[in-house]
Amino acid sequence: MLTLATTTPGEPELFASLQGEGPSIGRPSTFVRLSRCNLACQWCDTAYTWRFEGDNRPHRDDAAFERNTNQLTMGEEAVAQAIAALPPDRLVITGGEPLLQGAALARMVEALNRIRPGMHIEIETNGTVAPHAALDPMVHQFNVSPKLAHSGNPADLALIPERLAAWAADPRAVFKFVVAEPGDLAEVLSLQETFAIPGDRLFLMPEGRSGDVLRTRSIWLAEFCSQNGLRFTDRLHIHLWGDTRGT
Ligand SMILES: C[S@@+](CC[C@H](N)C(=O)[O-])C[C@H]1O[C@@H](n2cnc3c(N)ncnc32)[C@H](O)[C@@H]1O
Ligand SMILES: Nc1nc2[nH]cc(C(=O)O)c2c(=O)[nH]1
Ligand code: SF4
Ligand SMILES: [Mg+2]
Repeated sequence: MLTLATTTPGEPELFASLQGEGPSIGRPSTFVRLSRCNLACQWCDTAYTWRFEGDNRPHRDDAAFERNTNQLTMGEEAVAQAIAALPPDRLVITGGEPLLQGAALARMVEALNRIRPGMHIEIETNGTVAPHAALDPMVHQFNVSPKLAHSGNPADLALIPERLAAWAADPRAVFKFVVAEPGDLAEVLSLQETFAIPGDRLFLMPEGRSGDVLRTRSIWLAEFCSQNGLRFTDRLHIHLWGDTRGT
């Protein structure tokens, strides 16, 4: 079984849209959003996947998890059927942290490959969890978003050196750092150097849940990218639809 986020109670967050971020920006894609996360970013735009009723602490709480109504469980086969029924030939698996459900996710993607072969599979991940062995070879692209100090996560939870080295060595992985202030940029350059991340696989994305905030931050962030051989990505879905579930 997979645990999914919901748009409204009882409805899985599974929808066709355009990929709004990163190298596949603008591509028609189906999204499926899984529930739960091992981190707790203070600016997380999908905190309803992990900050459950009565739990405002920056750590997971399994008792509070039981009280959450923003999630539901579905069989892997049913999730695959729902994805296959939508038009896009690309799938973006996100969350929450989707790699926490690696074994069930592998079964779902296996089912999808059987029902509708040839779909392009992309995973959004915070980069702390190794992909399940059965899932890994079926994934075409990992969008890895390691969390900087301004996320509010302890560095020993958010930045796992062996994992970052493994992503850096995997040509399917692109890095997508969320940046809120110019002061965050030194940390990105230090991680780029430590893990030898090529500039053409390193994206900077403004933190923001409104078009106005994104536009303001894009001005200095785009300039920094052009001066440092890094790639810039906007958040297209926020400009088009705002911070709305299911888009
Ligand atoms: C909600 S996360 C889910 C996947 C995974 N947990 C992760 O963090 O990559 C999807 C993407 O949204 C980004 N994100 C979340 N909140 C954001 C915000 N307020 N501004 C900009 N990006 C944000 C994350 O960094 C990640 O790249
Ligand atoms: N359109 C759209 N593009 C996205 N790219 C990454 C998303 C995410 O929340 O992981 C996302 C999302 O929620 N919507
Ligand atoms: S790792 Fe992703 S889902 Fe988890 S709190 Fe951070 S942005 Fe949200
Ligand atoms: Mg999002």
